[in-house]
Amino acid sequence: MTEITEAILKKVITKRSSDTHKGDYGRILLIGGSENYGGAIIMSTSGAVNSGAGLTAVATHPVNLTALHARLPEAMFIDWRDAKLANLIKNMDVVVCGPGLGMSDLAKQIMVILRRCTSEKQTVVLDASALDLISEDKSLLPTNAGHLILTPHQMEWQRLSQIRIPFQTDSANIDALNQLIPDSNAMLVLKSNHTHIYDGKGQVFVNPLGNPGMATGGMGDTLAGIIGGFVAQFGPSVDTVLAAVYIHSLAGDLINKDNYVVKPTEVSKVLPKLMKKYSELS
Ligand SMILES: NC(=O)C1=CN([C@@H]2O[C@H](COP(=O)(O)OP(=O)(O)OC[C@H]3O[C@@H](n4cnc5c(N)ncnc54)[C@H](O)[C@@H]3O)[C@@H](O)[C@H]2O)[C@@H](O)CC1
Ligand SMILES: Nc1ncnc2c1ncn2[C@@H]1O[C@H](COP(=O)(O)OP(=O)(O)O)[C@@H](O)[C@H]1O
Ligand SMILES: [Mg+2]
Repeated sequence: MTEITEAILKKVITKRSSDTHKGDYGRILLIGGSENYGGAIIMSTSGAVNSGAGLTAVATHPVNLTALHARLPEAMFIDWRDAKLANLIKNMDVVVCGPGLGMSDLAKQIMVILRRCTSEKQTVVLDASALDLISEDKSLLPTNAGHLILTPHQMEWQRLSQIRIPFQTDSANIDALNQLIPDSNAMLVLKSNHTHIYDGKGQVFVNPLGNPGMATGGMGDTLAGIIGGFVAQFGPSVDTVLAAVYIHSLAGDLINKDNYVVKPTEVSKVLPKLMKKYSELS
């Protein structure tokens, strides 16, 4: 097992060259946010925008539109019932699906559309309700995506893998990931107080950072958005995912130095400054 270090940020976060535009930093779509969980998709979108995705769109319940635009006018919006969702998915580099998605029939239908519309060139990040829906019906896995990144917490992984939390050892998790998604480019980010990342090829990485102040609803939604934002601009490598996990916890630790509680929205806020610092060290 390899511990992630600060060096990953210097490696992954590069300086932007002058001759670039938003099209060079990836198109990302975030799908989630039911009537009750609008905050989840807003926090996830904040992670994506603040970590530098070039173009960000959100498919959510329309009740979330005003709040979304009040917080993040950078994000485009589509009603998740809109028939244009299928084409939008096809035009994305990265899709993050699940934060606040819920377990409704509509949520299932959206997962079916996602599966049908994703292709080899795309990365799909699956979090929260998307993982719970897949636990109930494995055929919802969007296996056509070139890269799949699963970001369960331990309870979601228990539902998905059938491995109870105390038995979630690295070797059991590697086997379960291979069984769930054989012969594919799937990575597993298994979130806990020391998140483990499995690259799908047998390597395991551990995140040494993070703190209990981060045990606040929305922290994982934010991470899913950051992973999406990083993949959109730096590409779908294992290093990119490691850097996203590391910077999320580094931000949390910085805030925790003088705050008992670490708010997910504050984590997103400090990202642009942190990324600037590491881009200059690259
Ligand atoms: N503001 C919002 O709208 C929020 C919406 N959320 C959404 O709510 C839905 C349900 O997600 P939840 O995660 O709350 O529900 P779950 O029922 O999947 O998991 C929560 C429970 O799992 C247990 N657990 C065990 N180990 C854990 C670990 N390492 N990390 C976290 N939990 C662990 C805890 O008892 C915890 O209460 C998702 O769609 C999610 O995106 C949450 O993300 C919270 C914030
Ligand atoms: N005690 C802790 N120490 C370190 N990191 C933590 C701790 N508690 C939570 N986190 C981090 O916060 C995030 C929580 O994710 P998740 O449970 O999916 O949150 P939510 O669904 O509410 O957004 C994970 O990245 C996890 O590693
Ligand atoms: Mg979560």
